[in-house]
Amino acid sequence: MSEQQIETRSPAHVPVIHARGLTRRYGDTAVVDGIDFDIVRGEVFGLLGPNGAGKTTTILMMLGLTEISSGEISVLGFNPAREPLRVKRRVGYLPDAVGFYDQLTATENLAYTGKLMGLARAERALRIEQALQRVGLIDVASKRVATFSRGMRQRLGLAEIIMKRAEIAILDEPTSGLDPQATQEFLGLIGELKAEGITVLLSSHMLDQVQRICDRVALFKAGHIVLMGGVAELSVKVLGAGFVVEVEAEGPGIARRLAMIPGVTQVETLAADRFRMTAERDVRPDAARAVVAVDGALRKLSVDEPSLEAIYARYFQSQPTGGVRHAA
Ligand SMILES: Nc1ncnc2c1ncn2[C@@H]1O[C@H](COP(=O)(O)OP(=O)(O)OP(=O)(O)O)[C@@H](O)[C@H]1O
Repeated sequence: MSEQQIETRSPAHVPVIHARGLTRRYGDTAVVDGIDFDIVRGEVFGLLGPNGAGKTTTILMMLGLTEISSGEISVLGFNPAREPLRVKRRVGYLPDAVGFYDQLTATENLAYTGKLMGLARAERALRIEQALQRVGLIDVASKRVATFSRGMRQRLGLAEIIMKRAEIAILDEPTSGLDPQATQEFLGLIGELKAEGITVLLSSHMLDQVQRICDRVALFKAGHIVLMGGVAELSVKVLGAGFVVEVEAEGPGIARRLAMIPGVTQVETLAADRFRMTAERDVRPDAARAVVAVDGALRKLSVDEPSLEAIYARYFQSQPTGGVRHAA
């Protein structure tokens, strides 16, 4: 493959990370045991699971930072074990404990990385300023990192990823130890990366946050991926219901109309003018249109969104041993 081909960005549907039978053993113990997954460009993908389930080991294999015992993984078309530098150039990594030089300022730390990347002085200065601006650290650019809070260090880590113009950002527990405001700001920044088409992979124990920002999640348990998919799909699989939409409306044949909406799996008639729909997505706009289509009067429309907390809790209550259940 020529360098020009390598530089070509893959289209949205092509996996940017592809793993098959990925395994890491320490001695006789497989801490990651034959996992398969594909992550596509622009996706925010969450790795969930109890402590020791294999999330960090999986991340380290993607980065070529730990050996693969068997199976395969490719990142942007490269094998991280054989070509770690090519992967490193295109992938930004924010580990659990970010390693910056405390005695250097924010700008000096980024300049150090920029030099390692081979960026010319002017380009380096421009990218550093833009990145610090983006993460809200421009006013403390000349302060030593020793004075930074954890939230500021995490934002500096993200600035480094932005400065690199990374195509993939891998974030290990990025919001752990952050206060609620710092967490909100950080999640907002992740949303901005997604909006720019950057693929984000993050591990976290904060299920509500993961639910808000991730397109899909993989639930790890003892080295296996036991569930994988979008929250609504997993909710249908594990809880037997996804979004529950309640409609209060009068009009002829509303229940039949509601049942015809794509993604609706069940419509219960609770009263002559009250209906409860179970659906794979939030179908409120379609429900409103269905009522209007029969010249009906819509009085109330509410939704109960599926919760990752409930899925997680139910899964670990009901599945002491796990085979893989793909919702995707
Ligand atoms: N260098 C090592 N030698 C032996 N065992 C290891 C090594 N590194 C990790 N492990 C084991 O691999 C298993 C998976 O660890 P890993 O850090 O991937 O889990 P995790 O899902 O990221 O957990 P956490 O949520 O606590 O970060 C654990 O049982 C851990 O003790």
